Amino acid sequence: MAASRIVLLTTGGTVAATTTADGAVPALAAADLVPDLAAPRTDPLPDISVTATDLMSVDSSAMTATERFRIVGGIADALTDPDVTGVVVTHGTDTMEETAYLADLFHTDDRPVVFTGAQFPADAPNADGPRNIEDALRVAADPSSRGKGTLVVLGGRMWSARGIFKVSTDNPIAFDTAHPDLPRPVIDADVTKIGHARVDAFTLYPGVSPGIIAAAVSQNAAGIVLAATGSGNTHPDVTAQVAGAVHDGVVVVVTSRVPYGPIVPTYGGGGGAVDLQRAGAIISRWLRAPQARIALAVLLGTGHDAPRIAEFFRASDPTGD
Ligand SMILES: NC(=O)C[C@H](N)C(=O)O
Repeated sequence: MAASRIVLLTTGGTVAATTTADGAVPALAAADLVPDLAAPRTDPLPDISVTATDLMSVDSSAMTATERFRIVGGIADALTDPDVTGVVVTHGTDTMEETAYLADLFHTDDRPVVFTGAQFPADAPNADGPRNIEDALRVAADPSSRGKGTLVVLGGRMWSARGIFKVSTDNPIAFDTAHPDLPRPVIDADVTKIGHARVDAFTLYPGVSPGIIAAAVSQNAAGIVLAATGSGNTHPDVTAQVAGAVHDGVVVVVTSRVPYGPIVPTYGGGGGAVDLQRAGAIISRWLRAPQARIALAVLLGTGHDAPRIAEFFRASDPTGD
C-alpha cells in the first residue's frame, strides 16, 4: 500500500482544456489528469496512490455558487475517509481565489487541501498543468503541509488560499498574496445547507455613479462589497448611499482596488474610509473584493448579523484591530 493516499478532484479550467476552433474549453477527464506515477522523472514523486473523481467540467469564470459549494462538499466527502492523506483540486485560475478561499472557510481538518490549475491548455506546447498537478500531489503528501489549511500551488510557488489574487493572465506564477499568513477564522455550518444571499461587488473610480449602490439595494442585494480607491476612499455621494443601504439593512464591506497593503481608514473629507466606516460600512483590512464577497455571502447565508460579520473581518486581520 502506498504511504500517502491522495484524492484528486477535477472541476475543469485550463488545466483540463484543449484548444478548439471555438476557443479553449475543458475537455479532459479526471483520469486524464492523473500523472503516470511510475514514469521515471528527475524529481521523483513520493510514494502515493491517487484516486481521481470528476466533479464537474467548467471554465471557472462561469462557475455558479452552487457548483462552488459542491466542490467544498466534495472535499469534505473525500476527508471522511481517515486513510486519505490529502486532497488536490484542479480548477480554473480565473476564480481559484474564490473557491480555494471558500474551501478554507469550511476547512477544519489538519489534512492539506491543495488547489492547482494551469495558465496554458493541456494541448499547448508550454502546458504547465502536468507539472502543477505533480507539485500539488507532492504538497498534499508532505506531512509538513498539515495544519496549514487550503493551499494553492502554481508555477513552482505555494500560497495560503486566504489573501491571494490572480496577478497575471500569462505568467505561470499566476497568483500573489496581499498577506502570506492571514488568520483563518472558519464558519461552523453544514456546507450543504447554506442559504443563498445575493452580494454585489463594485469597483469604484472617480466619477462613479453613486446610484449603483441604490440599484443593488433595489434589486434585493443583502450585501455589497466596494473595491474603493486607495486605502478605502471614494466620493462623499457614495458615502451617503452607503449610509442609506446600511440603514435599509444591507451589509456593506469596503476593500480596495489596490492589490497590496492593509486598508486602514485614514482619510476623511466625506468620502474617506473614516467616513465610510462611520456610515456603517465594515472594513476588510486584507481580503480583497473577490474573497471578501465570498466571505460576506457565506456569512449572510448562515444568518450572521452585521456585528458578527464585522467580528469575522476583524478576526481575518493579523493585528485583530
Ligand atoms: N487559466 C484558467 O484556468 C482560465 C480559465 N478561463 C478558467 O478559469 O477556468
